[in-house]
Amino acid sequence: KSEKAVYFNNPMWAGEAHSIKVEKILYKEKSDYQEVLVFESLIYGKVLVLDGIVQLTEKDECAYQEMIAHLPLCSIQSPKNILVVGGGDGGVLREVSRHKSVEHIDICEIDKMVIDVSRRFFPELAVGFEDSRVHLHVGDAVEFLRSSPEGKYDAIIVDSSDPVGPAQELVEKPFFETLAKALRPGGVLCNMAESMWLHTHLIQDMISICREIFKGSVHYAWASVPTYPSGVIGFVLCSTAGPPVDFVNPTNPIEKLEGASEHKRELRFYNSEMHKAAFALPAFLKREVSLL
Ligand SMILES: NCCCN[C@H]1CC[C@H](N)CC1
Repeated sequence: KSEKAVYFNNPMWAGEAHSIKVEKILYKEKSDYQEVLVFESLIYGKVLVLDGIVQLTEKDECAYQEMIAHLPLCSIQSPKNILVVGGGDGGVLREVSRHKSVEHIDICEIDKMVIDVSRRFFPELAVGFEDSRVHLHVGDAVEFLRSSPEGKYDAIIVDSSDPVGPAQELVEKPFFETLAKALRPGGVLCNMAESMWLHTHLIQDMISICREIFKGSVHYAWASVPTYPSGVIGFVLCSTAGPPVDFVNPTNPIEKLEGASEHKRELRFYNSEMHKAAFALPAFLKREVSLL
């Protein structure tokens, strides 16, 4: 009888657990920051777990990685300089590199073990590191951004784990201030923003901070990711003061991305309809998160 894996038993999801049938444990070590686990599941392919929280599965990672990358990048004309905070599995890099206009991609991941484990067990994601435009910085993004030149980036993607561990400071106001400083006028930020069913307080806090700091527009979008708590994940998209950004009706449509380069696999989740639909919000969320 194979072991059943139970996750989410932590304060972010009190009273809730999600179990995935484990076929085989492939890796289990402690890094300087967290416990890193990889296992083969019955129906989701290989699964990456950090401190007991599912980060990605081979079956549904496309939804998260494609949306968190293309929602911002398809909203501005010819993005060139990109920063990815976190994202050590390489999946977001794989998606960012579909954009031919991109010339330089900085990535700042704090935990080297996540990168090494992804290269070994998730080649479909780690392929993102092979792009010659990628510059890897292993370290704390708070430090990295402190020494970042102002207005350097067209887009910043914060592909973080939950704010219960190494990613704690990535939801605090000072960090958002450094993100805004690192973006050019009319630059865009896309931040992982938890679940509309479980974390409306956290989302409200994030939206309030972003409304104060980002003088362009602030939006909330979401996607279906079955292996995340409550089966959905959200994104906060902001733009700095400057050329207006219309997140909902992308000016830089995805069609230019199809077949961007021969070794890229086809898009599995993102398209222009999903882009637009992602910003459609339920009534309770609009009320609770003053997104009217
Ligand atoms: N790069 C893989 C995804 C990392 N972000 C996830 C957001 C939601 C969390 N509960 C788990 C990690």
